[in-house]
Order: sequence, then C-alpha cells, then structure tokens
Amino acid sequence: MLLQRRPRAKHHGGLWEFPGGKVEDGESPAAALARELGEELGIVVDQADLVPMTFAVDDVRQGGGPGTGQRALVLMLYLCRRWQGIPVAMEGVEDGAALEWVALADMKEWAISAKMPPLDIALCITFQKMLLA
Ligand SMILES: Nc1nc2c([nH]c(=O)n2[C@H]2C[C@H](O)[C@@H](COP(=O)(O)OP(=O)(O)OP(=O)(O)O)O2)c(=O)[nH]1
Repeated sequence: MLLQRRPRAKHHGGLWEFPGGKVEDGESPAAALARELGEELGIVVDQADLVPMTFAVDDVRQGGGPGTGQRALVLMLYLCRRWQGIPVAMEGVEDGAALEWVALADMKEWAISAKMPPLDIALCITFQKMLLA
C-alpha cells in the first residue's frame, strides 16, 4: 500500500495517511479519489479501477448533528487496481510531504508504530483483518 506523509503545516501535519481527499459537491467518491490521486501523486486513474474495500467512521463526531457545528467524518478505503504514471508527492514536499510503499504484511505494525491519524489506523487494522479472514 502507498502511504503519504502530510505537510507539517496542515491539520494532522507530519502524520502518514492513505492518499485521497474530500469529495466535492456533485462528485462521486470514486471520481473524487481519481481526481485527488492526480493532484497529489501525479498519476492517471480510471474510476473503473477503484474497488471499494472498507470504511471508518469518526466516533467522536457522531455526537454531532444539526446545530452542533459538527459533521460526521467517514473515510472510504479503495483498492486501486491499475494506474498510469509513477506516484510522486506533488504537493508540500518542501514542508515534509513524502510517499512510502508499505508491504501488506507490515500494515498493522505501521498502524501501531508509525504516526497516522485515527481513521487511517482504523482502516489499516480493518483491512488487514479482512485479508487474514
Ligand atoms: N485522513 C484523515 N483525515 C482526517 C482524520 N480526522 C480528521 O478530522 N481528518 C480531516 C483532516 C482533513 O481536514 C480531512 C481530510 O481531507 P483532505 O485530505 O482533503 O484534507 P487536506 O487538509 O489535505 O485538505 P484541505 O481541506 O486543507 O484543503 O479530514 C483522520 O483520522 N484521517
């Protein structure tokens, strides 16, 4: 799997996450991911090559809702079966952004020891459980 370190100045700066980003108005999740992978990694991805795997929900934000100013946060993990180009960190390299390929067998260790945001840790652990099941 490919992990990406967030630039220091951003929310969760310096933490390792799955490449991706927010869905914009009128976009499907797969279209948003294909767009983000182009912007962040410089690769071209066909939406047909994105396979949904699992998701993670922010429990703390679940207490939110209308009037609270809090919105639920859901991270969706996709498997990218094929792409064109070689992934490189396109944004924020001067501020610490970086990429690292991690073997599936090492995912749990990374989730525990590497510094990742909470939902990315949850995705790592769930995905590894799915593979071992
Ligand atoms: N990957 C990840 N993001 C999280 C978690 N918790 C949480 O609040 N977030 C927030 C951080 C970001 O604002 C947002 C992820 O969207 P993003 O990757 O497009 O964010 P970004 O900061 O690069 O983009 P921007 O809004 O600054 O333009 O979700 C988490 O556990 N994992």
